[in-house]
Amino acid sequence: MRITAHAKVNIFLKITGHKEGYHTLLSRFMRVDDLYDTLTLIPEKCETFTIEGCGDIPTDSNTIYKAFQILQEYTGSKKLKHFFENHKVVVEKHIPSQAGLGGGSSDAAAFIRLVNEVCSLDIPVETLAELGSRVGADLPFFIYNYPSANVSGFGELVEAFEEETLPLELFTPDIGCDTALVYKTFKQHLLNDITLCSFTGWEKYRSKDLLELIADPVMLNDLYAAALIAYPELKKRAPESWFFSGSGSTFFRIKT
Ligand SMILES: C[C@@](CO)(OP(=O)(O)O)[C@H](O)COP(=O)(O)OP(=O)(O)OC[C@H]1O[C@@H](n2ccc(N)nc2=O)[C@H](O)[C@@H]1O
Ligand SMILES: Nc1ncnc2c1ncn2[C@@H]1O[C@H](COP(=O)(O)OP(=O)(O)O)[C@@H](O)[C@H]1O
Repeated sequence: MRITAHAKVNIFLKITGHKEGYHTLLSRFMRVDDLYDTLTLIPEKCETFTIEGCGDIPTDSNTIYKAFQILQEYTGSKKLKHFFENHKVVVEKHIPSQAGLGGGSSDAAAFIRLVNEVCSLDIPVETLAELGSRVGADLPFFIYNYPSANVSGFGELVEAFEEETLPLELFTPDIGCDTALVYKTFKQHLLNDITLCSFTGWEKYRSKDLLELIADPVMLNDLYAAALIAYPELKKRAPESWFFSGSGSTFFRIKT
């Protein structure tokens, strides 16, 4: 009873608007094949829902626990409660936190997919994605588990993009980027300047071609400029000609 929870990068990320307190976006998400956490369900009597391996993240704020609560509420069955009185969740963390790699979201999505199977919940993937989106905006991409996808809305519209994943080299400086702060900074300083026509058709390009064609990390990712305002020290750590993932702080490039 084990599952891998892969990291993602945002090949490009363009903000398309703002509503209901959230930003809407168009982004190409790509799974990172060689960076993942693992989640294992291990038989053991547990007085409360038990997660091991997530360092000092309190259970209540762990995305895995939030996913459990949402599944429990949705199914309304005692099956899940009983299962987790007799199993603990052990996480082997490899994806750095606050890094724009979606580690917390990927863990929660992998947990939902694994529990759906192990507990024979038979919940269709579209419903799992909807339930997942209540944990975080990035969850639906990880629930569908496509190698590459165009993602829009707040993150809930996920369309598979036919291409192979790219071999990626990552660099995560020791600066944690708070997603909410980066979005808030974007709204304050940059939202008024978005030009929707500047990225028309980007979603049709293969990721490799788009990275070559656009090449500029600031143009490719709208949140990069916001992250540079919120975390000015990022500028010194940015390697020349690398790209920026999500709300940061990870830089990436195609392995040569
Ligand atoms: C930026 C992206 C790009 O893939 O991820 P990261 O790079 O941080 O991993 C996502 O849009 C992040 O998704 P996720 O990390 O799940 O964000 P959430 O926990 O849902 O939201 C954290 C906070 O960010 C802001 N937020 C998030 C998503 C969104 N579309 N608009 C927003 O304004 C909201 O203030 C929200 O309270
Ligand atoms: N299972 C989890 N793994 C990682 N971070 C988690 C988890 N559950 C909750 N969090 C919290 O989520 C925050 C950022 O999540 P993470 O997915 O690592 O960042 P990002 O959104 O930049 O990819 C962290 O501050 C961390 O405390």
